[in-house]
Amino acid sequence: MDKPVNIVVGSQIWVGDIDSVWIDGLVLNINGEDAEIQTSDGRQVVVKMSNLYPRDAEAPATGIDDMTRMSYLNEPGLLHNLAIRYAINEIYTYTGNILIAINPFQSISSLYDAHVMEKYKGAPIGELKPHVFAIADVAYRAMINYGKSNSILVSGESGAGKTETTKMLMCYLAFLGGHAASEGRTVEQQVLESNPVLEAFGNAKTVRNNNSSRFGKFVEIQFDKKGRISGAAIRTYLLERSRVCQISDLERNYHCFYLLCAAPPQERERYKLGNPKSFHYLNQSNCYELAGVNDAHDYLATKRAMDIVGIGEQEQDAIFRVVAAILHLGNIEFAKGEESDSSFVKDEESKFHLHMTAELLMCDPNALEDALCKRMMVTPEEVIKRSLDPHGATVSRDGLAKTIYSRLFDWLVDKINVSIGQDPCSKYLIGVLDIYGFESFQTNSFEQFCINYTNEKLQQHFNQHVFKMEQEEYVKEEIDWSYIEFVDNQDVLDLIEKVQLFFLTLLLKSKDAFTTLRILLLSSYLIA
Ligand SMILES: Nc1ncnc2c1ncn2[C@@H]1O[C@H](COP(=O)(O)OP(=O)(O)OP(=O)(O)O)[C@@H](O)[C@H]1O
Repeated sequence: MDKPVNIVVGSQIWVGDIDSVWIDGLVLNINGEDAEIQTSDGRQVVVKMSNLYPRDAEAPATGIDDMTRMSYLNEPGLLHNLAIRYAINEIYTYTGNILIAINPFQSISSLYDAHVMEKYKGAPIGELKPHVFAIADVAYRAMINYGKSNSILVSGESGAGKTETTKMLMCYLAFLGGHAASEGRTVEQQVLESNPVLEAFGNAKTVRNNNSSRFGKFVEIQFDKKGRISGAAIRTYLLERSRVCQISDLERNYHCFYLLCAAPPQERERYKLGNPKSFHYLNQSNCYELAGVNDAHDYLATKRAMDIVGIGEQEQDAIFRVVAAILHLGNIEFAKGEESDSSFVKDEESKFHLHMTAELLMCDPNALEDALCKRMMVTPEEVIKRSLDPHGATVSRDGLAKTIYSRLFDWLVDKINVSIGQDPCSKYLIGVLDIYGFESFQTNSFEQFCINYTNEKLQQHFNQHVFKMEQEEYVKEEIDWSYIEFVDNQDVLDLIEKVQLFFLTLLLKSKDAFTTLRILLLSSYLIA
């Protein structure tokens, strides 16, 4: 590889380091493709020239708040800039009109209070310190001034702080376009207050985040001509269904299961619930208690939030009956039947759980047993019933649990939307998308495929706007600039999209096909 043009003897550089990832140093000597480096921790190393990156020794010690103003845009430089800013509690940094937020994992006093909101109101971007409020302000002003709807995309890996950032964005938009407290329960209050309900049913403890959202969310805030919030809608995508039946160690199932097990005694008795450890869907991991979280308290808080978003007492009972039914369903075990490939409910304990499930779901226990132990195939001529072996019956039990749970979640979202109310006359909206970031686990499933494909699609949208279109504009206007190399993921997308027929054939064989189609639609909707 060619020697980088701007590195000579005496240059300040970044070089890769086993312990600190990158370390700064000085070029002492250059010998063909090799350079002798004096590192800042006192070592002398010989490194390939192609592995060196120039460093701006004049950069301020407190960092630069817009990284497009850095002399050298390279990975070590960007990371170093973010690190030194983070060390002084500056968690926000711009890269042009993109905001990078680093999770502080602690509350930074007065970063989000009313006084700060007031300061950012109408301030041109860049005039004040980088802040999430500035991004919301730009979106709002552009909507008011140019009559254009806007979307804010919040992306990052699990635990990066997407949901918290989304909440801040919503609070600020509510501040800009909200109504007076005297006007009763407002749209913005209801959107914010629906969070605890969504979190109880859609969030869970994962290895990375004790309150990880296991679904994607697009919140659409609608505005009237005067820029006042007139309606809102919450759209959710790809709830992680597998978690209902299967949890890895160090993780938990959805919060609502533990909350219900910690409900007041008379309610636990009504749903025949007890210690979470007695339920198969919860005891696959250690039933961890979350630091700083009191499930009994959160159960009551979730019910209060349900009251606020218009879910009445009777509906709340129906919701928790379904949650309890799923726990009982998971405890039904099957034994091998007399006929080959057949099964029946194993013992008295399993029969108790079968009866409880049926009672809570208000269905006939025999019909439920039949549905679990047999499979129905409908042909044009007849309906064929085929017995399932114990493994088959367990798969069908888990399938039922996942379907009931995801339908409950969708029902809750619909209910919240009806209660918040949409404005059919609204002209403009600001959408905030809080979506899963890339995921790569030891074992990756179809859910990871959908999540990663959506992220590739969003990345391509970013590439298209930030690199491709911008640089085409420079060419058109004959501006003198040096071409910026970027990793284009179009090939990845082509692989999936250009062989669509093949892929769809595969997907349509999967029961998650509709989920994929929804996520594909989400991607195209956002990009349109
Ligand atoms: N701006 C912030 N200030 C203080 N704490 C924060 C901030 N952002 C995030 N956190 C902390 O980090 C935790 C994880 O953040 P959050 O749930 O928003 O991550 P996420 O990116 O949405 O994760 P996931 O994809 O798993 O849902 C929060 O519960 C909170 O404790």
